[in-house]
Amino acid sequence: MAEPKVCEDLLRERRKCTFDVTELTNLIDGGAQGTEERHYVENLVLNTEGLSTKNEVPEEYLSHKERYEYAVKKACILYEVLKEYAAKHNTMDAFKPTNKYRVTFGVVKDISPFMLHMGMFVPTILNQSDPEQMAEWLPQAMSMGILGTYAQTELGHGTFLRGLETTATYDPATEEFVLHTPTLTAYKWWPGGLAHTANHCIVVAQLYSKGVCYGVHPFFVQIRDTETHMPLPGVKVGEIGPKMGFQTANNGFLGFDHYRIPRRSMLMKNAQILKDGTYVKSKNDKLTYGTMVFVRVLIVTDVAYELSRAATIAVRYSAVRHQSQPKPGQPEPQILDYVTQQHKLFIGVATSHVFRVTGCWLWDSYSQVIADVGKGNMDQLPELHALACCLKAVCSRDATARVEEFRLACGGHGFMASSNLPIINGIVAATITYEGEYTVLMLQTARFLVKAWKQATLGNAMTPTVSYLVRFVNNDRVRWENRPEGIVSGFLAIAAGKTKAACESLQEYERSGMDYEDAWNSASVQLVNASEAHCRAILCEVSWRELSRLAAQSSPSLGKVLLQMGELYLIYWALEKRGDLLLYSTITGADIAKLQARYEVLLGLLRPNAVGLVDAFDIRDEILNSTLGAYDGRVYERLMEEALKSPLNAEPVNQSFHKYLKPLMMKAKL
Ligand SMILES: CCCCCCCC/C=C\CCCCCCCCCCC/C=C/C(=O)SCCNC(=O)CCNC(=O)[C@H](O)C(C)(C)COP(=O)(O)OP(=O)(O)OC[C@H]1O[C@@H](n2cnc3c(N)ncnc32)[C@H](O)[C@@H]1OP(=O)(O)O
Ligand SMILES: Cc1cc2nc3c(=O)[nH]c(=O)nc-3n(C[C@H](O)[C@H](O)[C@H](O)COP(=O)(O)OP(=O)(O)OC[C@H]3O[C@@H](n4cnc5c(N)ncnc54)[C@H](O)[C@@H]3O)c2cc1C
Repeated sequence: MAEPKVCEDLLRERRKCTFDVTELTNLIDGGAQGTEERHYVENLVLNTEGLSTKNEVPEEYLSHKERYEYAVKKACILYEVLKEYAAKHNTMDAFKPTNKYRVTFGVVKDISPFMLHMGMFVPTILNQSDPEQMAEWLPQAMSMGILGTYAQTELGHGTFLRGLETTATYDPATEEFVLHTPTLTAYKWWPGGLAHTANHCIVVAQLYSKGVCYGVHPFFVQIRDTETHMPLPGVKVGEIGPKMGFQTANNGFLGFDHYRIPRRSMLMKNAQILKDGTYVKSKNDKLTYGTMVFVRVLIVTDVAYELSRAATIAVRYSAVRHQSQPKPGQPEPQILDYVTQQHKLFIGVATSHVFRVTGCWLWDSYSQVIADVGKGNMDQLPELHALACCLKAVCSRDATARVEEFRLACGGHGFMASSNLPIINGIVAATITYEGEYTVLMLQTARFLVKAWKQATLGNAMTPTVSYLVRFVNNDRVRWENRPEGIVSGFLAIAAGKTKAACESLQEYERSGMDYEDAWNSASVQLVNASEAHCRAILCEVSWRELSRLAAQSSPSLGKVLLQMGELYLIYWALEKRGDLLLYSTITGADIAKLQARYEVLLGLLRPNAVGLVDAFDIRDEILNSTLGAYDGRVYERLMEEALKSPLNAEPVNQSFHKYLKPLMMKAKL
């Protein structure tokens, strides 16, 4: 059968595009070879028997239990296909932030029950086990001979890791640890795949030896029999129930009743317990938190990708949807022609690029610091932690706001499950909370900023990402320049100004008689604001530098568009933060009017390339899963086709009519 035709609106949009869409796709994939590899993986996966979702009942109509079973079945077939491919590649390459493995969304719309296995179980083994442990566990984990997850959060404590209650008490007589859940609040709660998928997990517990508590440490723990999958004696495990999203992630709870595991189950790359119970300290006890840093780094590119999916849906839909009649007698225009609609859409497209390039930069910094840590040099760990915390926090929160804006841009149809915006919304919204909650992570960065400000005022040497503070110690109003570099300087001045203000408040509270912790709490709104400003300055500085670099390497037509997106991001935020700029720079009302005018010019310049820009994200229909965003733009046909799949439409009259509605109506007639 011939492929349905692409709708006229999208054909016209594609003819307007001023740059080579494939060139941008290649740039996003890190080169033409990256695109080729991604296409290869996508074809491999989506052409595999049992993986295509084409003729299946949409997941949303399945019961909670069926949906989980469906996701497990698909995840298993998918793993077999990916294993063959990944076998040819270096393990860590599989974890690089590329779009190659996002093909999973073409198989299960929501989160895979294996996400935690690949996302945290394997990385923790890789980063925290000693060579002997790694040799034993890694091959089993990589081949799915064992199925794992990362069990850290408890019912009563998620953020405060030092407060975790699960205990691992060493018994030198048997050379075992005794894992125990002393209270209801000590139950592990949340880990993905824990409920009915995993048979092993990394358990983070308070280590006790010789009556001394040495704080939280990771343990490799078997929780189910590998043959029968029954929970092992002493293990209580189950599912936590339906959530706002993540329906197929299989989040679980877990408790132990004096459950014994061998001494060598403690991951011993950093700290160790010797046979007699002697504790050997890690070079840095924060290395235990390493997997979280790894995931926080990945989240930045992850939300960039989710934004690109939502953008593709909303922009294509906006090109197809016609509404209202601003000029009497004229046809209804595409909603994409309304400047307010462009304002909703284009910042989201630009933000996806900003987060992707910043996320790649962060990944490179992470790789460098972790290589140094491997050589025993921990100097850059605090800076990496501060950077990963604020970027994870701000990018996840901004991305969620942008996805919601994309949903609103699609009007009523954006509320349909078949648009896929609700599932994307759930996936992105969760990133604000998991792997460290927004405010909590912002306050971690604030700790670093407060110390950095002190160093700056003392005239001491500064680490790279905070070295800008020195420029503002004695002069907090920067001279305004109406160009991208000037906007970046303005954001650095805001960050320095807010850091200074937060530090001064902190000191003021202390001077008033408060102890440091209470003063910190009193100043914490300002401290979070300082972190946000610092992070925004980094996003502006790094993305403008990276997009300019990429533009210089691209064809002139693409280079121009990359710079337009970089500039749009800068101006959008300059306008959002105009009050701060008035405080911390010499910007005037006239400058702000010029920024507003330039912003409107940029919207106009990007308008002809809107569809080309989202086409360049190159997200196949099977991965997009959207009635509104498909490549051919057959929005209304798809909405109707999907509606007809509703089980309620399988019969003209539902039994509830006879059971309830008719008796109700009959009563009214009496
Ligand atoms: C063969 C087949 C192959 C197939 C191929 C498939 C390929 C697959 C492809 C890709 C797979 C990759 C996919 C990746 C996606 C992964 C998704 C994963 C989903 C995850 C789902 C969610 C998981 C979770 O949520 S896990 C739980 C996370 N929990 C948290 O984040 C808790 C948050 N709390 C904390 O982190 C901390 O407690 C804290 C930061 C709040 C600190 O609290 P505090 O009490 O202050 O801490 P303390 O211990 O006293 O420390 C104080 C000082 O320590 C410094 N510090 C803190 N943390 C760190 C750190 N991490 N690093 C360095 N330093 C740290 C802190 O700054 C203080 O320093 P100071 O000098 O004293 O100021
Ligand atoms: C979808 C999803 C998947 C998850 N997957 C996993 C997993 O696989 N493994 C796992 O171990 N965990 C997992 N988690 C748990 C997750 O890591 C925690 O929920 C997260 O770290 C937040 O901790 P919390 O729930 O204890 O929030 P809380 O810390 O209780 O936060 C509640 C509120 O208190 C505020 N607050 C807390 N402490 C402070 C403070 N010091 N200063 C100021 N404000 C504060 C927060 O800002 C927030 O507003 C998952 C969570 C979700 C939602």
